[in-house]
Amino acid sequence: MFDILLIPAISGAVALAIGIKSRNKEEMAIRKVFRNMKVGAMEGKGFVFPKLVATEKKADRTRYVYRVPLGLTKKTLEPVEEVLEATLDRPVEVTFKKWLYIEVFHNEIPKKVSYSSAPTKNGWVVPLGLNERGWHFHDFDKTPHCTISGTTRFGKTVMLKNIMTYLIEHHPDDIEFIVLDMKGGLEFGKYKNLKQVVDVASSPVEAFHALGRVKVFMEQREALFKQNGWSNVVNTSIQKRLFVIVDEGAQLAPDRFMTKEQKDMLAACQHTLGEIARIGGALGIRLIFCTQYPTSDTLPRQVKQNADLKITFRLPTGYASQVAIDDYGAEELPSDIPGRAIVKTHEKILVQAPFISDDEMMKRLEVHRIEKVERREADRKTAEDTIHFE
Ligand SMILES: Nc1ncnc2c1ncn2[C@@H]1O[C@H](COP(=O)(O)OP(=O)(O)OP(=O)(O)O)[C@@H](O)[C@H]1O
Repeated sequence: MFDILLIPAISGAVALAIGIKSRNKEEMAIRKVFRNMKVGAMEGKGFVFPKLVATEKKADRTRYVYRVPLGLTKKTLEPVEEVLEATLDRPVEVTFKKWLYIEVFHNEIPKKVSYSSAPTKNGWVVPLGLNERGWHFHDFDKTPHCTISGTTRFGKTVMLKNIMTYLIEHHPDDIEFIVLDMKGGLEFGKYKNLKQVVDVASSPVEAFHALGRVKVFMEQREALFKQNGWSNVVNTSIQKRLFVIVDEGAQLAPDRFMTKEQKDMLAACQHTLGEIARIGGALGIRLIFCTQYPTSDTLPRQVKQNADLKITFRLPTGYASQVAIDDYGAEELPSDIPGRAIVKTHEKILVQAPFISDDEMMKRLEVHRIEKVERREADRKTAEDTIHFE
């Protein structure tokens, strides 16, 4: 609801007076920015600036609405958001659709957010992070694949653990994971005995075998889908989903110093990852591919092309950012805030990713731990059925 801007004749509560004062300060600053940046257009004989017609106060932001002179271009407005953010020292969003909307957010993006504060949501969704607008979630049934990039120690593995914990807590009976932990199994080996974890591969050879099993499963699934005339798992009664997580995908990239045998094995891994990205989504497989070094060699083309969610933490160069999210920006993320990420879909947003410690993850998932004998039994069943989904 818009509040037509009226300065009250009698200022009641002090808080209100302070609110108005600071709003006035904001308005004045915005007006000065318009003048200094010549945001406006010629009308008749004079240069006309946008005119404030309404303000809308919300819990988290103030929205200023301007009538703009005819002929104001989007190009003129492009730098305004950045300048206002620096001037007001607040997150600002500028949109222009007949009216010019300037939203000034009251809060900064928090520097740390705990996993436990993420709201519960139904569906195949996970919390990606919080920003001044609230929580942002991702729906893996709408966008099945994702890449996560970022220099060492900025939050990739913690993000994977968030995703894994949230999905297990919300779909304990319907989710399965195959984790290719190319950090020698150090990060995910400890979760091997969870009921939902089918396999944790900790070397390229193990990854090759694990991906081989996914390939067989995909072929069986394809046949089943053809037989039933299905085209996408979301339109079937199949409840289960298989998540393939690759932590440090660069380790699966062939290198010229390798033997031919090693190169062939990794080429096969790359090929299967490409197939999962290309056709696995429709069949119920979701791929999450993480890498420290996003280059055209380490991030397989098919994976990048089919991953419509791209998350990046800080990266060293604009070039790496371009490879990771097709845009600059990751090189400018703060160097002192781990967990600060850019989420790129059809739009680009900044979030603070939730933090979960190993201890908390272990505690939350302890109930799903199964004994070694059961694990062997589960493995045997898995090998027989080759990841059996009904
Ligand atoms: N979302 C977060 N919020 C706050 N701190 C975080 C967050 N994510 C990571 N950190 C901090 O950064 C450290 C490194 O995070 P993480 O292990 O996820 O890095 P990484 O990017 O996977 O690094 P590497 O590639 O070397 O494994 C964590 O131990 C934690 O202290």
